[in-house]
Amino acid sequence: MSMLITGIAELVTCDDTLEGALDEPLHAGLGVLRDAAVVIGGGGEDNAPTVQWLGPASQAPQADWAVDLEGRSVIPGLVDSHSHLVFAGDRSAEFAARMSGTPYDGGGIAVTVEATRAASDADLRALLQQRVQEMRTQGTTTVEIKSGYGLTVEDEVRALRLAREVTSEVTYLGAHVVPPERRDGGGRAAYVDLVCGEMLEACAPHARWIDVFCEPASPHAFDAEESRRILEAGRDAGLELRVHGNQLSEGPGVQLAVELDAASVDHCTFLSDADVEALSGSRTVATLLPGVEFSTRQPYPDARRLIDAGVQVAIATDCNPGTCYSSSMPLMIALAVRETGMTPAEALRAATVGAAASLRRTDVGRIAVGLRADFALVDAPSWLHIPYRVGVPVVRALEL
Ligand SMILES: N=CN[C@@H](CCC(=O)O)C(=O)O
Ligand SMILES: [Zn+2]
Repeated sequence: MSMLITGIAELVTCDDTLEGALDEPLHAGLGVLRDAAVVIGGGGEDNAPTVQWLGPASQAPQADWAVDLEGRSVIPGLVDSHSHLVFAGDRSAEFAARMSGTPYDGGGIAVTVEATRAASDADLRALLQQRVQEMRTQGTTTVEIKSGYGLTVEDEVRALRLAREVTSEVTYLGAHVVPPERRDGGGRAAYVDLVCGEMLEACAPHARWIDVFCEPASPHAFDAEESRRILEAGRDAGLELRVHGNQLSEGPGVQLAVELDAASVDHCTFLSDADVEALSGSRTVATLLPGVEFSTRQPYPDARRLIDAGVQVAIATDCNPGTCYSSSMPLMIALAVRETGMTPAEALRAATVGAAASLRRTDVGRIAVGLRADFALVDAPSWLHIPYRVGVPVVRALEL
């Protein structure tokens, strides 16, 4: 069975080589077709519908049945390449304190660790599913999810197993912080041993990625030497690498990520010229998380500087109970435009193909013949309404 989708005011493919795409700077790099149509049909992976044809509506072929979107727009499903969705508990008071000037240092993570350890599997699963659903209703169809609020072998494995139920992009983050019960004496070194040893062995089968919070400015996170050890152990266990780096200060995270060919270094709030130069000559994507700066009152990262230097950028929510409890990619697009110096087109690319690249994926974040029909619907005549109508729920995953 094939389905013809018509009435598409703007079809954003994110294919910058697409023939017939609008040739206007406003839409640069987005491969936008106006008054477009798409034909989808079964036969993809898991029998999911794939794109069989796309082009101007006036040239659309016949299909078994048709759907008219009545002047709405279609974009690739948004890709949220950085989230921490497996948690319990509440830290809204910490947010309020930050709004009055208390700085963020990672210390609140322990509060979530305690609440998460105490939660039942059923409660954690329900919270996770609710958050993933919240993302879908805002246009996100691919999500990466980290562990990191368990910090014992059993609790980390449990978080990864739960995450695996809702996504294939699962990240082992035993190296989120040193847990409170291990902070004294030689506990810190012993915890790094655990993260690289028994915990890694138990977690690796349930994850694709390993991540580390590399931030010497936080007494709770990991320095360059510890981070290198953790990432190398993960790589030896068959995991691919991601890094939380340069969130609170100009630290070693970016250089380490580039040196180890990590797929992504995330935050990139404080960067030296050497960091930008290293990123520009690398395959490592700089993932910006502007919701974190919104929720911590830190300065926003400078996307313009990175893009002008030729660095590939992504944006993601970092949805977590501490630094950004927002699951909204449309909000991140708006913040990236308003606060980090991206054009609207650059921000939408960063939330789709850019974020897909940070997961080393080329099968999502684009709309093209042969790819899975992974779309989000914009309830507006132009995709530009995503940042333009900030705070208004104009984007949702298109259920086919
Ligand atoms: N920085 C480390 N991890 C999260 C914050 C987690 C928390 O505070 O609970 C982040 O990406 O910002
Ligand atoms: Zn994070």
